[in-house]
Amino acid sequence: MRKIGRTTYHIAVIKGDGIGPEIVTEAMKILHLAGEKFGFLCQFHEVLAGGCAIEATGQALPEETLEACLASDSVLLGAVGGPQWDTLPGEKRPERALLGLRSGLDLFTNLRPAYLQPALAHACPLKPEIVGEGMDILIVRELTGGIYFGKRGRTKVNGAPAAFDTECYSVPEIQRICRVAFESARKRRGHVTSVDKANVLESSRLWRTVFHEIAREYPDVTADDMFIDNAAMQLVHNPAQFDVIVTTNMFGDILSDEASMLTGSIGMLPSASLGATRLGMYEPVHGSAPDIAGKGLANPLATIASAAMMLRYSLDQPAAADAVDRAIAAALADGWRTADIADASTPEEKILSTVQMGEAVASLL
Ligand SMILES: NC(=O)c1ccc[n+]([C@@H]2O[C@H](COP(=O)([O-])OP(=O)(O)OC[C@H]3O[C@@H](n4cnc5c(N)ncnc54)[C@H](O)[C@@H]3O)[C@@H](O)[C@H]2O)c1
Ligand SMILES: CC(C)[C@H](C(=O)O)[C@@H](O)C(=O)O
Ligand SMILES: [Mg+2]
Repeated sequence: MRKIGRTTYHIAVIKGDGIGPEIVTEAMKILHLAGEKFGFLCQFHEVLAGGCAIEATGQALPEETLEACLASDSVLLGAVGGPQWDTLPGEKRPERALLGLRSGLDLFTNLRPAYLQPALAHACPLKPEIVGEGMDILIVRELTGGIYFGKRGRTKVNGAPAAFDTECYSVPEIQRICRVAFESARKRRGHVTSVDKANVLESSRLWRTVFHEIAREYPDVTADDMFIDNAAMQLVHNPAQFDVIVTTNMFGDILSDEASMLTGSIGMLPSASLGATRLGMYEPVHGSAPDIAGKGLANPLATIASAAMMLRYSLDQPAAADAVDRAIAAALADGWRTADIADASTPEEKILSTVQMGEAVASLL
């Protein structure tokens, strides 16, 4: 699939629903521009998943979408879901397409870096003395196991309708995600906190045991554990105590939305979903934001930062990734804001639409 001369990357693009098309379009422009500057070509292949796929094909995750993703160097995704599809049964909901993509591509690792840009200190809801020197946490979320993928169903309990979901983790599943966390910590500040609910859940008891076994392979990294309820509190009480957090699928989902607000907005948090190969899927942590869709209000920075993660982890273009990250920081340092990260002191002319923020980053790349 590679061209002689200029390297060509094949990128499957799933714009999805709600604000998905708006934010992904900006990230595609940045990838294209990064290619021009750094001498590679991104060839985009648009495919459908989510609510728009249901409308077009009757299926949230058409087979050709999964095949196109598997045949690509990487996948860029906006977001899926929306109130139009809320009445569908669980297994038909657009969000299940995401789970199908994650498991179908075997992307068991989800990196969610929560980094407070210095220019956004005003947008962090914590007191300056709590944030101190800044906030830089990497959440390593297990992505293809746990309660999201356990047995679930409807049943009856004492004759009354009931429903259940099951959390199950195998030792190898825990081992591999813990290793990712320790390897990541080695490149950062050398500290991993495992977050679980081992005082109640059997799956968490196993998780904690395996985490500490893996920790012995990394004597140079500090390893500790914390219960999820305490971790949720500690994250807003003293975020500086965390470096890498490794946790289960559902706890990671919840903690990352919480962490996003410490970076100013959910519109700032990127993610990389990775497996054992170079193929990865890159998407913002937020959803399809139906309340602001089509209004040009969405912050595209989480998606653009996800594209930078793609350049780093799937396309092996670290210089281009650094350049995109620097352009994001520069746009913010210059005072450019989308509405979600503006405050009362932001001059009106500095409040940008989705497209304008994309252009601001592009102009600084
Ligand atoms: N990865 C995904 O595809 C993904 C992730 C989360 C939620 N969802 C789906 O998205 C739909 C809406 O979910 P929700 O409302 O709970 O969460 P959401 O993240 O879409 O929105 C929560 C709030 O954050 C705001 N917001 C989100 N992204 C923003 C951005 N880039 N810029 C500015 N503001 C932003 C929204 O306007 C809203 O007020 C649901 O169908 C949900 O299942 C999809
Ligand atoms: C939409 C939903 C399935 C998804 C998840 O829970 O993983 C989302 O919340 C996320 O954080 O990517
Ligand atoms: Mg989520």
